[in-house]
Parts: sequence; structure tokens; C-alpha cells
Amino acid sequence: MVAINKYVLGASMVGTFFGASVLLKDYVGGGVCPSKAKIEGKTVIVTGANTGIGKETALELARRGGRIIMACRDMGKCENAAREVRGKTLNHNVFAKHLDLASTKSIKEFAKNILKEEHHIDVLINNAAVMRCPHWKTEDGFEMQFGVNHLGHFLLTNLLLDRLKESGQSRIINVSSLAHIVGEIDFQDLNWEKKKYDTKAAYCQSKLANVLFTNELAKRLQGTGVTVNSLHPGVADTELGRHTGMHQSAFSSTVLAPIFWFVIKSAKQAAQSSVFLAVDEDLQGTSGKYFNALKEKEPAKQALDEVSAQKLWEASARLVHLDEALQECSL
Ligand SMILES: NC(=O)c1ccc[n+]([C@@H]2O[C@H](COP(=O)([O-])OP(=O)(O)OC[C@H]3O[C@@H](n4cnc5c(N)ncnc54)[C@H](O)[C@@H]3O)[C@@H](O)[C@H]2O)c1
Repeated sequence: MVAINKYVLGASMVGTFFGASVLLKDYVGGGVCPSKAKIEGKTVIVTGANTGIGKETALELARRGGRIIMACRDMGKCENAAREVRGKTLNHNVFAKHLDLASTKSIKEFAKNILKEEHHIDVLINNAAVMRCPHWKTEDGFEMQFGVNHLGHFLLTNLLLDRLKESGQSRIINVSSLAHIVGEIDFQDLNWEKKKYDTKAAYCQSKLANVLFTNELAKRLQGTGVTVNSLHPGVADTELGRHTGMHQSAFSSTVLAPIFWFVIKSAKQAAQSSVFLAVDEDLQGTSGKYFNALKEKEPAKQALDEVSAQKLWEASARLVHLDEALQECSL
């Protein structure tokens, strides 16, 4: 009898431990989008949607009935991801489209096609990014992280802006990162041509640029009905760290793996923030804000600098030849 009691007690302690661990992980994960809103009839574009947070965002928004355009660089991977999303959701309005944010030519081609084919765009999620890659350059000669993470999305958003405005209460979501808090914008050398390349600082600069772009765009969109917000999705287990090697070493360590399981979100958990900003009814009209997971937060001081935001807009417009690009895409 005593032996059975010991067994039951042991089993219930193990059960309680696992139950508590799962609850704690959910809590650390930052919660689930509280809105159950369906988005039938709405068109959503998600960049970098074939992996990680972007793919989970596309999946959840497809589940809610949206017409989803997965915009990716690698068409093979994109078609596979779109097929998987269609299969899991039984939503057949999920499409793979080519978009290489490291090429202004590709961005213009993508925008031209979208403007021809889509009569409205209700949500644009600027999610794609590259983190801490070697000192690579985009097709147009921009430093890769600044080029893809900021300039590519800056150009794309501007090319789609009139359609977003025509569509009524559209939403733009810029996926930034907590890394922006140590970011600095070097206006003398935005593309790392003069100083020694620092992969980490380049990523942080690009993520600060995401928040500054959001704030300046929100100002310019006042009175149009279109909103724009930025977010930090949380630290998630995705392929983002592919250039750092950090991911493999942390997860293969028997000491670190359980700690990482606790503090690192799944891509599905991290996607909740983008889903929330895309669908939550209470956020209608909220613009120029920064969210950490599901909570509105104050971004870093340098991200609130209006002079920097305006200067960055002007420099970005010059670098991507925005006026010519707008003219080319309106033909
Ligand atoms: N994972 C995290 O811990 C974390 C933390 C903070 C912020 N973020 C942000 O979340 C977003 C999604 O990242 P993730 O973690 O899912 O990583 P991920 O690497 O799985 O996804 C990034 C996507 O961007 C795409 N991409 C890269 N270069 C591109 C290009 N030239 N053209 C088009 N697409 C391109 C990739 O192919 C990939 O699909 C990023 O903006 C990232 O900065 C992630």
C-alpha cells in the first residue's frame, strides 16, 4: 500500500512539474492573439513567408479566411510552403509570388504584378529579414541587412501605398526587433562603405530603421485610414540565426537546451504579434506604435527621434530612386 502511494505521489509530482512547465512556457511566450476575427475577403501580403514567423503568420491568417500572398525569394520553397498552408487550412486562396528584397528590379516587378492583379490590399506584413550575414551587398550595391530589412521594405511599401489607401482601413506591419534598442543610424555611412563591417551593428541599424520608418510613415498616413505599426515578435526558434551558428550550438547542448526550451518561443507563438496587429478589432486606428509581443511598449529613445525618422526617409527615397520607381510602376 505504502509502495503504491509513493508511486502515485511520484507520478502526480512529475505530472504537476510538466503541467507547470508548459504553463510557464506559454506565459513566457507572451500569449495568444485574443481576437477571433475572421478576415474573409481581405488580401494580405506577407514577405519572407516560406519559413519561420512569416510562414506561421500566413498559416494563421489563411485559417481566418484571408486571401494570402506569400512573397518570397526562393520560388521552390515558397510553392512548397503555400501548398502546405493550403493543405492545413483548406483555404485555396493562398498564393506564392516571387519577391527578392535584395533587388529593386524584383521589388518593382512584384509591385507591378500586384497592382495589376489585386484590386485591394488590406494588410501588408513586412516580415522578411536577414541577420548577421557576411559583408554582402544587394544587387543595387546596398549593404545586405540595411538593403533587405529596411530599404527593400521601404520601396515595396511606397509602391503599394496608393492601393493600400484606396482599400480603406488597411494595415501595414513592420516586423522589427528588440535589437533596435542598441541600434544607431550612421547617416554618413548607411551602407558600411567607410567603416569596418560589424554584422551585429548592421542588423541593429536595420531594425532601428524599421521603427523609424514606421513612425515617419504613420505621420504621412494621418487622415488616410491606413495604419502602420512595428513590433518585436519575441525571441523565436527559427532559421534567422543561420549565419551565426548560435542556434545549433545552444540547442545541441544538454545544459542549455532545457533553458532554451523555456525562454525561446516557437515560430507559431512569435507569429501571434503580427496576427494580432493584422486582425484585432480594437487596434483599428492605432498607428505609429511599437509592440512587444501583444503589448504596446515605448521603443528606444533614438527610435522616437522625429528628425532622424525624416532624414532616414529622405535618404532611403534617394537611394532607391523612389520617384522614378513610382513613375515606372504607375505605367
Ligand atoms: N527569430 C527571432 O528570434 C526574432 C527576434 C526578433 C525579430 N525577429 C524578426 O522576425 C522576422 C522573421 O524572422 P524569422 O525569425 O522568422 O527568420 P527566418 O529566417 O525564418 O525568416 C526570414 C525570412 O526572410 C526571407 N528573406 C531573407 N532575405 C530575403 C530577400 N532578399 N528577399 C525576400 N525574402 C528574404 C527568408 O528567406 C526567410 O523566409 C524578421 O524580420 C526578424 O528580424 C525575429
